[in-house]
Amino acid sequence: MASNNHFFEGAEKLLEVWFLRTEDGQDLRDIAREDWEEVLKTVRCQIISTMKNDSQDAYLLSESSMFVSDRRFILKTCGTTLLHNALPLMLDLAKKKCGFHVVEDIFYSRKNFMRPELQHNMHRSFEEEVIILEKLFEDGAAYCLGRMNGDCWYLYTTNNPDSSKPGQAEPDQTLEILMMDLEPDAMKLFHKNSIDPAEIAKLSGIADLEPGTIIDDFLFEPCGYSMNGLLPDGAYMNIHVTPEKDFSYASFETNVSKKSYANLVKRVLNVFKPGRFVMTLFANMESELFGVQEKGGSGDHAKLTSEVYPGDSTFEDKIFDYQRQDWQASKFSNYYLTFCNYAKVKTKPS
Ligand SMILES: C[S@@+](CC[C@H](N)C(=O)[O-])C[C@H]1O[C@@H](n2cnc3c(N)ncnc32)[C@H](O)[C@@H]1O
Repeated sequence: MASNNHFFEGAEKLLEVWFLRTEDGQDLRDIAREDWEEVLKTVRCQIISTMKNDSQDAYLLSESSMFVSDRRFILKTCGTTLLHNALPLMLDLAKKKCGFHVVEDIFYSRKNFMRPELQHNMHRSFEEEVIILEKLFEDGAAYCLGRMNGDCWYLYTTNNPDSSKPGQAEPDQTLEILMMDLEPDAMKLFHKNSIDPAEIAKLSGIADLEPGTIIDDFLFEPCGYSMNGLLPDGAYMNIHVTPEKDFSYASFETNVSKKSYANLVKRVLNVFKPGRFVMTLFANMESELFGVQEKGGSGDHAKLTSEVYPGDSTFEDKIFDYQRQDWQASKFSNYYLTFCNYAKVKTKPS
């Protein structure tokens, strides 16, 4: 049970917005840092540091992360932040500063909160969050996957008929692992103590999750850890850790392209050693997960059967001593989604 004195809601609100590309070379990275700071002020978080490569700008925030690429905007915020406040401002900036008029896809998702009653009104329930989204977008659909009496995961996404058609879009996939009940020994590293913060990524195993990751990380006082990672080819990752024993939580997210995430998932679990976790995988037909598509091929959806559903090899029945509890799959206009949750197998006393 969480302590009444100190509580932090680690579970993030995650927003990903894709704008429809036109021929004018629009780029969301033309939006100035001061403009983003104004947006983030309304969300109630600040920029801690930034890094960039050819494909994207990564902002490490006081409450999680923001990634900006030419036509994709990702904002992930935890605690009691007001993420929905960012949306009208961001849409307005994208239109006025970059000429983006059409949203191709939006994904808003989050795990159920541990203490929803501590959130501000707009985020106290998913229903209230959806009412706000419905005022901004057409053709949205809201879902709840997982257990209504346990861990569940909410998603709001649009079904824009103008979206890139299968075979025309760029490959895209997102893996998220949301972990609870983290092993206290594994959490010791994420407290400010004698360990040099610069060593945490190396000592914890985070630096070795994916070779070639450029890391920007931060250790909070007295505890808590956030990191953004940039990889080649437009790939990113981010990790956020709330190590307090009563409400421990860590999240891992990446869009790195792989045929299977099985080994990466195991490396992540080895770092945090959760008691239970939720895992989601989004992929479009162009993703490497579906194998190489014929050049100019139609991305034939009919080929998609349960045998090749994204994540089959990632979402094994058993991973280490974790047993899969639920498996759910959904199909959207050009994306496929797998949701699973896992819990550590309890050993019966002999
Ligand atoms: C790393 S931040 C980001 C949270 C992230 N979404 C997660 O996965 O838990 C949260 C952790 O840092 C701690 N923390 C300390 N100072 C903080 C601050 N100024 N803002 C946010 N978190 C802070 C919190 O108590 C918590 O353990």
